[in-house]
Order: sequence, then structure tokens, then C-alpha cells
Amino acid sequence: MFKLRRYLAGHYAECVLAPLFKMLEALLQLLVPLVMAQVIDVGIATRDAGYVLWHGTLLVVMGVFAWAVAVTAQYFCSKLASAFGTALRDDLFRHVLSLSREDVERLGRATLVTRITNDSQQVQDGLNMFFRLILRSPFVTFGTVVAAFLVDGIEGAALLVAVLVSGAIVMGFMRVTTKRYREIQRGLDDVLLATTENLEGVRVLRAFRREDAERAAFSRTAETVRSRQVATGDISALVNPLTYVAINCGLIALLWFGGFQVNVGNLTQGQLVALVSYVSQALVELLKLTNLIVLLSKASACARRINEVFETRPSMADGPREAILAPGAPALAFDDVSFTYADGAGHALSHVSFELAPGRTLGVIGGTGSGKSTLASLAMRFYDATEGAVRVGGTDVRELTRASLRHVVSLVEQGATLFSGTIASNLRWGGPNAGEKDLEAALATAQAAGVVDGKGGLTAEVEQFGRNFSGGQRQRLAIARTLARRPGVLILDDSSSALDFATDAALRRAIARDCAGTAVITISQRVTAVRHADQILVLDGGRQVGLGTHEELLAGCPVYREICESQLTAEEVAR
Ligand SMILES: Nc1ncnc2c1ncn2[C@@H]1O[C@H](COP(=O)(O)OP(=O)(O)OP(=O)(O)O)[C@@H](O)[C@H]1O
Repeated sequence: MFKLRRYLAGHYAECVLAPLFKMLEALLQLLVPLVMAQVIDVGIATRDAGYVLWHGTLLVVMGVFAWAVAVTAQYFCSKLASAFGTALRDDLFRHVLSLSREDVERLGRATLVTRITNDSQQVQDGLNMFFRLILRSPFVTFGTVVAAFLVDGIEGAALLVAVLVSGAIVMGFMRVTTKRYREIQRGLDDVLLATTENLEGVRVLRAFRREDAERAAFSRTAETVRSRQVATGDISALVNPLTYVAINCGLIALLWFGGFQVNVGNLTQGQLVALVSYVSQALVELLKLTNLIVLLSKASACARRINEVFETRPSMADGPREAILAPGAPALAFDDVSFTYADGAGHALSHVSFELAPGRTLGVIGGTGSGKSTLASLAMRFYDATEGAVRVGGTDVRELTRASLRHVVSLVEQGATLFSGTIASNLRWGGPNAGEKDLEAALATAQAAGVVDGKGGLTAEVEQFGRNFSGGQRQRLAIARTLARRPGVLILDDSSSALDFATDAALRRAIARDCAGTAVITISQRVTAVRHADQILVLDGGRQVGLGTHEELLAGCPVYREICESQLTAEEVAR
């Protein structure tokens, strides 16, 4: 947790004021038994009503003052903890965004969500409690011991032993539980993963009647977390009673020796009442301290998980140069590129080379798993090539800033995702400064103008993930969003698979007409989508098995010819 102290920057005043006000409250609390002792030993003993009334009023004033001080302390603690939590979550989120896809996949998406949300909240709660109790509880506990020593040495020693035994119990408990809390948080990651997978794939799940199997699997995951929580709860449940036993043993000793002392006149009744009151206060504070330790154990387990994310440095460094499409240089070039996924068995792409000039088109075709999407990911620099180089405007993408690269090269992925908001807000993801006319032009090119009209215009609502749109509508809006950015290189990765053939053909014609200067890569398994491209790249099991025009490949690439023959009639192939 200590490593996260940087998020307290700018709030050092609250860091000091919050515990100080809590101390002040504790001080007032410690004075109460002394006033009470005076009331018993002087006011009641001498039957002095005025004395009792005056000290009673003093107690009320002290109570009101303590209340005001407590509220102020609470205000500082809450302000501090919420500022800390917000800064931590912001920075964590920003850091996760700076990681490459590979880093995110290695860490795990579900665990990142738990760490940004649940873990950071646990740290925030732990910190809130820490500032409330860190000075107050030890101060009250040891204050009562000191006060007891001042009244009588033997009583003080009895209380000190009881406090030390309780402290040892609490510390031992913290050692045992911190590790267990980390396991509980890991279990929560699994629950989140199962929940997201099931919710995202709910239709498939129903179609395959997998509800019962998935429900059983989910119950098993949830049960693991529950049993870990119960086991940790069983240990926690022991701490309070053990603390009670230790302190009450101290109380028995105090009453035992204190009774003798009162009898022989070494101690007054008021002093004994004050001592008993101190022991009760020490007990309450130790219980609070126990709760603090429980929260800190959780918080420290969560802080460690958060630090693991911060310690994951982005595996891809940003280059220093801005991406520009220099005249004369290919807009995009793959120079003998091979790539293997971190957990992949072999090359997902192997020795791929091509050059694409501005304004020209490239079709990429191949069977499932042949490496088409991987090629798009490398062009976007979601991953770095294992061998060879990917160049944009003649410069290796590793030398470019990712922001400028992704401004020049735009990708429409297979699964078109929209975000909650309006159609316009989604389109402006592509071009934040795009005017209404630009958006309308992009929509027209993407064959999406009808979609927008049907929904009531640019201000029509888009629900989460765009679920109030059909697959084909989402695809067209996603293409329009990318076109609004006016990219230099446009990659369409199977992004019109949900469109009927006529709309798909109209889309290709519109892109050719409206994006004359843009280099366009169309990735598809459909021959009709790529056959008119200036060049077609054929992939088979990650290997480049052909590069040329439709006619050249028909003549010289058996894999391409086979794909064509499986999809087109002999007449269509020849046409
Ligand atoms: N994130 C990943 N981690 C590990 N292996 C991956 C990952 N993504 C893809 N692969 C593997 O890389 C190979 C190429 O996958 P890719 O998605 O590029 O194929 P594709 O041609 O786009 O397939 P499709 O047409 O079915 O979408 C496949 O063997 C696939 O299993």
C-alpha cells in the first residue's frame, strides 16, 4: 500500500488534519472518566449538588465538542479517501490503456476489471479507516494504560499485559489473512470472467442449450469464492472473542486488585470506576483496531494486485516520429513479416511481403485461421512483428507514435462494436471535429444513411454495445465511424460480412469513388469482396501463397483457384 502513497499528493493537509482531529476526539474521551471520578469522589461523596451539576454540564460540553471534532475528522478522511480512490482508478485505467493487446491478454481482461473497480475500492476503504484509526486507536489504548499506571502500578501492569496479548492476536491474524484475501480476489476475477463470458455469449448459450452446464460451472466458481470467504471469515470471527477474553481477564485482575486497594484506602471508588471505564474504552478501541486490521489486510492484498498492474511495463515502446504518408513511399508495406502470438504454438503469419501505394486497393483472402486478422493487427501495431518490419509511409511502425499511426491507419474489425450514446457521438469517435455534413458524407459512403433515417436521425440513441441495431446496421455505422476520420490507410477486416451481396457491392463502389486517395485493404473470405482489388494477397496457414491480380492468381495460385471454384460458378470465375 505504501507504494500507492503518490495518490495522496496534494492532500497532505488532510493526511495530517484527519488523524489529528481523531486524536483530539480521543483526548476528550480519555478525560471523561477523570471528570467522572471527581464527580463520584467529591460531588457525590460530599453530596455537593452544585459540584455535580457543574461537572455534569462540563461533560455535556465535552460531548458536543467531541461530536464536532469527530464530524470534522470524518469529513477530512472521506475527502482524502475519495480523492485518493479517484486518482488511483484514473491512473490505473490510463496505465491499462497504455499496455499492448498482448500485455492485456497476458494479465487477463477480467482481472483488470476487478482490479480497477473492486480492488481500488477496497484500498480506498482501507485508507479511509486507516486515517480514522491509525492515531486514535493506539492513542486511546496506550493512553488508557498510561492513565491506569498513573492511578496504580499493579492495575496498569494488568491492563498492559491484556493489551499486549490482544495486539499479538491481531497481528497474528493479519499475517494469516492477507494471503487469503488475495485468493478471494483471484476468485472474484474468475466469477467476473464467467459472468462476462456468459452475458456476452448469452444467445449462443441458449441456442446450444448450455444454460444448465454453464449454470453449474458458474455455481462451482462462485462456491469456491464462498468457501474461501467462509474459511477466512471463520478466522476473523475468532479475533473479536479472543480480544474480549484477553481484555476481560485484564478487567478481572483490575477489579480483584482494585477491590483490595479500595479496601485498604490506596484507591478511591471514583478512581476504580475510572479504571474500569478505561478498560472498556481500551476494549472498544482494540475491537476497532481489529476491524482496521481486517480492512488493511484486504486493502494490502488488493494494493499488491494493483501494483502488479503498474509494474507491468508496456511491452511496446512508443516511437518518436509522427506517421505521415510521404509522397512516393508505399502507404503500407510488409517486409518479410512473421509473427507468433505469445501463447501461440507456431507462426500465425510467416514471411509476408507486399507494398500498397496510396489510393490503391489490396484484397486479403484465405481460410479461417490463415492469419488475415493478425495481418490487420500488425498494421495497427496491436502487436509487433516477430521478424521483418511493417512500414507506414516508408517508416517502420516501431519508430512512430501509436497515436499518429492510428490516425493514419484505421481498422474496422470483424465484430463491429458501438458504444452507448447517440449515433452522432459514436461517429465522432472517428472525427471529433467532424461537422454534420462530414458525418452525413461518411454515412452515405458506408451505405448507412438509411439506417440513421430509420432510427430517427443522428441524435438517435445507441444502447450499450449497440444492441438496439442489427449486425449489418452496426457494421455500416462502424465503417462510417472510421471513414469520418478520413484515414490514409483503411482496413476492412471482414467488416461487411453481415451485409447482403448488393449492399456489399454498393459499399465497395462507394469507397472506391469517395476515398480516392485512401489505400484500402479488404479482408474477406468471399472472392466477390476482393476480386476487383488491384492486388490480392492469398494466405494459407499463415503463409503467403499468392500475390497478384485476380487473373494472375487464377492462372498461378492453386489455393486461390480452389477458393474461387468453391464459391463461384465456372462462368463467374472466367468473367
Ligand atoms: N490472441 C491470440 N492468441 C493466440 N493465438 C491467436 C490469437 N489470435 C489468433 N490466434 C491464432 O493465430 C492464427 C491466425 O488467426 P487469425 O485470427 O489471424 O486468422 P483469420 O484468418 O483472421 O481467421 P478468421 O477468418 O477465422 O477470422 C490462428 O491459428 C489463431 O488460432
